[in-house]
Amino acid sequence: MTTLMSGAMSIVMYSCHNSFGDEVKGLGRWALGLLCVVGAAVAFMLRDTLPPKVALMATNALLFWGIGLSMIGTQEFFGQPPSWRLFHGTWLAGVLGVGWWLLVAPDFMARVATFSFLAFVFYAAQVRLVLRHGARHFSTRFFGALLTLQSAVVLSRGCLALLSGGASVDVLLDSGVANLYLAMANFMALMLTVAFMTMATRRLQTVLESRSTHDPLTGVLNRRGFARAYERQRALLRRSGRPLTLMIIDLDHFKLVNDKHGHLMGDRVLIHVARAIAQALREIDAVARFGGEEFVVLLSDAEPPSAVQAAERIRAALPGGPGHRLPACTVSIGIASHASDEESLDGLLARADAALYRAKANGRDRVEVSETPAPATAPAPASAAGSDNPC
Ligand SMILES: Nc1nc2c(ncn2[C@@H]2O[C@H](COP(=O)(O)OP(=O)(O)OP(=O)(O)O)[C@@H](O)[C@H]2O)c(=O)[nH]1
Repeated sequence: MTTLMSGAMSIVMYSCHNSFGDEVKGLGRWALGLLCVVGAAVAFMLRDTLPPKVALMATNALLFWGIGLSMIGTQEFFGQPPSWRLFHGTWLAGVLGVGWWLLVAPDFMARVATFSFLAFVFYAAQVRLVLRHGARHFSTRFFGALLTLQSAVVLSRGCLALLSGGASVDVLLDSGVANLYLAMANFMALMLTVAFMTMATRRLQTVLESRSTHDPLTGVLNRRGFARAYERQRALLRRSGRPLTLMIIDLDHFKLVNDKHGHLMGDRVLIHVARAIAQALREIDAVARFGGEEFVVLLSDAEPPSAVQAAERIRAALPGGPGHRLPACTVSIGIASHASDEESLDGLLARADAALYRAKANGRDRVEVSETPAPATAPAPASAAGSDNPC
């Protein structure tokens, strides 16, 4: 049953790997590892059909592969470089050790100890990963707890084999300890797979949430994500009466960049601009792409004069000048601050858009501020004379 279930879980993991392999790493290795465990079980079942020593060697080699691949999968999941040296070294030591105690100097006790201690290396490496890189979440703690238990089980089996002799841990003999080990080994193989899938599902949930609120090209927020960020900031600032300012940034003549340099270069310009905008702002501010070549920025607790300063920082960080690997680029920016508590996001956007329209009409490559009746609003400082620099 465990073999069948492991085979089924391998298919589930492989299918997840096919759909979300880029976002959730390690699933492919785990799927392959489970297949090896299934292969090991099949080889063990064939020990009466095949020459027994061949079947036992195949069982051990496949089991080492399976457990080792799960370690590599867990490393990839946590974004760590796979330890192929540890994998190959442990596998080779395991196969040589088991081969020696099986073929050259038959000793069941030494074989069990070799297998158990080397399997412990693979499990303990994963416990270390969870402790170092695991998120504080139920799924990770569950996986970590199972790995710790499994490490303890294989370690104690190895010690028991050394201390009490091979018969005490021979899974083919009807002893209490052997039965307990067999039950644990079967159960844990499944539970570890389920626990890893639980972590993978949690990671996937985070990825999907991020996809629904972020722009895939530039990585900044999309309209939906921006609306959420706005609601959060609005609720915070409403209580303190602090101002909220919005900025619409539109690239000038962006169509020319696409026409002259190609769509791919246009995309690279958009990515650069998004990064330049984010770097010119504080952590608390929100940046979004509202489609095409238009970005929207929410400046928390900022009056229009500081928004103008931020706008100038953004303009200064745009690609341009000789030697730059991207085409020169300018932006027009419209700024508006909340006029009153009653003003909606749509109202604020409409006023910032009107200011942007003015910036475009006045020659582009400039900043315009919406005239707000609020006393804090500074006069609209326009930037230096606009150029019609194509971007
Ligand atoms: N490369 C690239 N281009 C895009 C993307 N989205 C929209 N565009 C292009 O952006 C250009 C927008 O052109 P327009 O609306 O005429 O604006 P513009 O040329 O910037 O002119 P002004 O805004 O008036 O200065 C079009 O050529 C679109 O194809 C995108 O994701 N990638």
